[in-house]
Amino acid sequence: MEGLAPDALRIAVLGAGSWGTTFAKVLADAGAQTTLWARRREVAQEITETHRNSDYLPGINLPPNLRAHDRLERVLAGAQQVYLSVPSQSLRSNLHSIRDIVPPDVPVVSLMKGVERGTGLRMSEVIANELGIDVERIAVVSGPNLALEIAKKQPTAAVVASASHATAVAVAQAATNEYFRSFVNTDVIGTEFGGVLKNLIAVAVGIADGVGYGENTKASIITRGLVELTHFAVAYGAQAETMSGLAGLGDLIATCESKLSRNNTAGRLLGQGYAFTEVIAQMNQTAEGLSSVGPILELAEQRGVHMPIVAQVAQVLEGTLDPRELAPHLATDSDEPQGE
Ligand SMILES: NC(=O)C1=CN([C@@H]2O[C@H](COP(=O)(O)OP(=O)(O)OC[C@H]3O[C@@H](n4cnc5c(N)ncnc54)[C@H](O)[C@@H]3O)[C@@H](O)[C@H]2O)C=CC1
Ligand SMILES: O=C(CO)COP(=O)(O)O
Repeated sequence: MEGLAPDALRIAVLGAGSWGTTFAKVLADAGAQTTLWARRREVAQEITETHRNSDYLPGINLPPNLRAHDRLERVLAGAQQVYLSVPSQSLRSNLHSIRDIVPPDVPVVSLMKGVERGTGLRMSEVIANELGIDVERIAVVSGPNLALEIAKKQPTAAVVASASHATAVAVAQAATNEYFRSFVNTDVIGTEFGGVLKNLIAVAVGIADGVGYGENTKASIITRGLVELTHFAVAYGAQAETMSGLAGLGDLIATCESKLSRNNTAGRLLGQGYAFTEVIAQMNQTAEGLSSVGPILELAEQRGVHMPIVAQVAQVLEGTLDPRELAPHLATDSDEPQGE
């Protein structure tokens, strides 16, 4: 491609929704020759020919070194890094399709923030499982990363985690440019669970917002939510510090405060009185929290972690709790005062 360094990294990104496209833009703006896989041919054509993805990133111009294709073989051929950004519940079936064509030895990176229903596995675990690759080749990216803001080049930070520091560094180098800065750590569990759990707290905050409660209520949910997500993640082997970093508190703030967040929006609709099925019908993008709530509560129960806010989100989704009742019970189901 014109204007690119001859040794430019060749990168494949699978999933041309709002985050896959935005992350592909980050990588391309950092200098990589980036190819996106879009399921629909017309989306791939629009990206390559007009440098737009109008369904997901209206008004955003994509760089010329970002192209798209609807054939996985074409996208993956010669890739030196592979990024995955499909809805979490579809990851396993997508991995089946690429199992034999992912180039050997290259890093495989999850951009997703969900857990698999049925197994409760994190996305990096599903990748290791399905591709049968060494965990040292796998990385995950998380942080306060609302796609549309990044697509507009607003300054943003993220964290790349891998069991291998060298893999995390290689991915972070590829994903750093003048508006996007990637930090590294080796706490894959904490980094992934931070991204999953903040979605559930964002649904809770959205519910409070939809009901009409103000900033005290939302700040109470965010703060107690951080306690909940930290207890959960630590019980599964995460480092507590990760939860006060970009992938924990950072993402919690961004997602709970932004009207761009799909999880927050879904919560707001529930708080306004829409039933779960009506909310699903209104959402035209992925709100991962709605699928993660069940598996997260099962995992919490297995390790004896108490998650009152997440449990009440589940009850609102089931229609067994009036949204107005969520916040009054946010700390505990006992009348006894408890330590903060
Ligand atoms: N949008 C955002 O701001 C951010 C999203 N994420 C995460 O990125 C992941 C992807 O989300 P988005 O791109 O935002 O969702 P999206 O709803 O914008 O796009 C989803 C994409 O996946 C495709 N898709 C749907 N079903 C599929 C299937 N069965 N197989 C293959 N492709 C399928 C859609 O056609 C679309 O291209 C999620 O896990 C989300 O939590 C993470 C950080 C930021
Ligand atoms: O993960 C995100 C921000 O970091 C995007 O949040 P939503 O999926 O709720 O839009």
